[in-house]
Formats: sequence, structure tokens, C-alpha cells
Amino acid sequence: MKKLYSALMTAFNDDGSINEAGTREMIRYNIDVNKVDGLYVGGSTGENFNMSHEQKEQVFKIAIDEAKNDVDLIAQVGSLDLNESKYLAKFVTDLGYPHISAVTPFYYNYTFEQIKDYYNEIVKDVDNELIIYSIPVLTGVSLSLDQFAELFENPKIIGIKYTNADFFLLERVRNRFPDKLILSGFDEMLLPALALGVDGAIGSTYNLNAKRAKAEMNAFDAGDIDKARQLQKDSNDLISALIANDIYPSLKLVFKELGVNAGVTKKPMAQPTSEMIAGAKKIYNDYLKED
Ligand SMILES: CC(=O)N[C@@H]([C@@H](O)[C@H](O)[C@H](O)CO)[C@@H](O)CC(=O)C(=O)O
Repeated sequence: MKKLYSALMTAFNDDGSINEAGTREMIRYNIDVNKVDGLYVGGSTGENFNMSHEQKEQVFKIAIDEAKNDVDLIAQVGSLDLNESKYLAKFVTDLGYPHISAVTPFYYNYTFEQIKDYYNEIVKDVDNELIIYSIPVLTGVSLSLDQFAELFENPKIIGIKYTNADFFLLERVRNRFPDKLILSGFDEMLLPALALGVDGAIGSTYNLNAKRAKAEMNAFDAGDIDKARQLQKDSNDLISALIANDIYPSLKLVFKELGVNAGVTKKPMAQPTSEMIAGAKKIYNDYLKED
């Protein structure tokens, strides 16, 4: 069975501090209502790269305390500061996270040797397994098939969170590494990723749309491609509307329509405007309200 993970969001207060109660509500909703298989904690959607070190620690502690053993947990510890990544890898492993992940190092144009060293350093001293977070659209870092192969020479590197529209590369990676974990990262491209044999998906919109995504996975597994395509279209109508309404604040505004106190995004992320709020209400009514 393919696994569905929500990319956990962080509820912030207006002053940029963490709203713990709201973050716990989103965790509970994912576990109890969405019934996801796991949570990806500290990723892009969680606004991790906009947080202080203390806030990162706070979120990792909240998430595992709330989720306990109810779902699988992957902690994203990648950082501009390799020493922070190494520290967080140990911190989350000691908390009990069964998997860690790290975004490819970005901002400075690192060589592949430097990227390989970053990953090997992060896992060297921790008893954990690492999933590479590859997202070229945000990092500018595109790894080749042979580069993935070199990273996989480290047995503690077990897979890829593949947030990339290059399905030629995805097919090559899948067939060269049949035993590695590949989790698709673009929700709007879930069906083509399923067709190429990914093991599951991680994404922001599954916080709201998990029911459709799981139905799509089930339809695909049952060979009902027409139903899977219809569900992908319905999901992409929702995703298009979220993107048009500014997806990060909109995810939280729509969550509020579902009765979850998702807080706000942290500046410089956009703060809710009256137009965004109206747009979120329309998105909820058009794509998520159950009759
Ligand atoms: C750039 C970005 O945020 N991509 C999202 C997608 O879920 C994305 O929001 C969705 O496909 C809509 O474009 C995820 O891949 C990111 C993610 O899972 C994370 O929070 O780390």
C-alpha cells in the first residue's frame, strides 16, 4: 500500500511565535480525520527555513509528543548550517523520530562532492536513516541519476523525497534503485508519480485533501485509471485555486474553515488579507465542503 504523508504546517501567532495549540490541532486532524500514514515535520510547508533554531526544536518536540506512535514521522533537519543539521539529526533521533530527511544544501553553489559530504556528515554519528529532500524548484540543486547512486552508497541514505517534475529521471531512479524509498512531492503530479512506481507521497495539500489523494491511490492500485484521473483533476482544481489564492496562507485559512485553528504564516510570508479570506471560504465551499 502506498503511504500518504502530510507535510506538517506550523501555526504561528501574529508576532511570529509558535502557536502550539494550533500546531497540535493540525497534527490531530491529520491523524484522526485525514488518517494519514505519516507526517513530514520541518519541511517547506512547515516554514522550517523561516524559523529560529529554538523554534525548530520546539516544533520537533510538539510533533512527536502529539503524534506519539500514531503515525510515521520524518524529521527534516536540513539547514544552511551543517552543524545545525548534525545537531538536529541527533536531537530528533534522541526524541524518537524513526526517519530523518535533509534538503539538498542550497544558496551557495556547492559542488556535488560538498553535497555528498553534507549528507554523509549528517548521518555519520546518528543511528537513523536519511531521506534526501530533492526540490530543485526551490533550491536550484538538481541531482543526476549517477549522483543519487553515489549518495546511496551510504547504506544510511534510504530514499528520496522527489519534488521534481522530471519524470524521465524519476523512471530512471525508480528502476535503478528498486529497493530505495521514493516519495513523490508534487501533489498535482501524484498520478504520474504513482504510474512510475513511487512508494507514496508527501505534500502540503494532503492536510486538506487527504481523502481524495487516498482514494486516488486506491483507484490506481485497483487499476481504475479513469477514476484516478478524475480524482487528480478534482485535486488539481483545488490546488490551482490554492496557488491562485497564495497557497501558504490559504492552506491555513482553509484549515480554519474545517474548524482547525491553523494560526497564520510567519513574516515575510504573506499575512491574511480580506481577499485571501474570501478566497479561502470559496475554496472550502467549492472543493472541500461535504454535503
Ligand atoms: C514547493 C512546495 O511547497 N512543495 C510541496 C507541495 O506539496 C506543493 O505545496 C504542492 O504540490 C502544491 O504545489 C511539497 O513538496 C513540500 C513539502 O512536502 C514540504 O513541506 O517539505
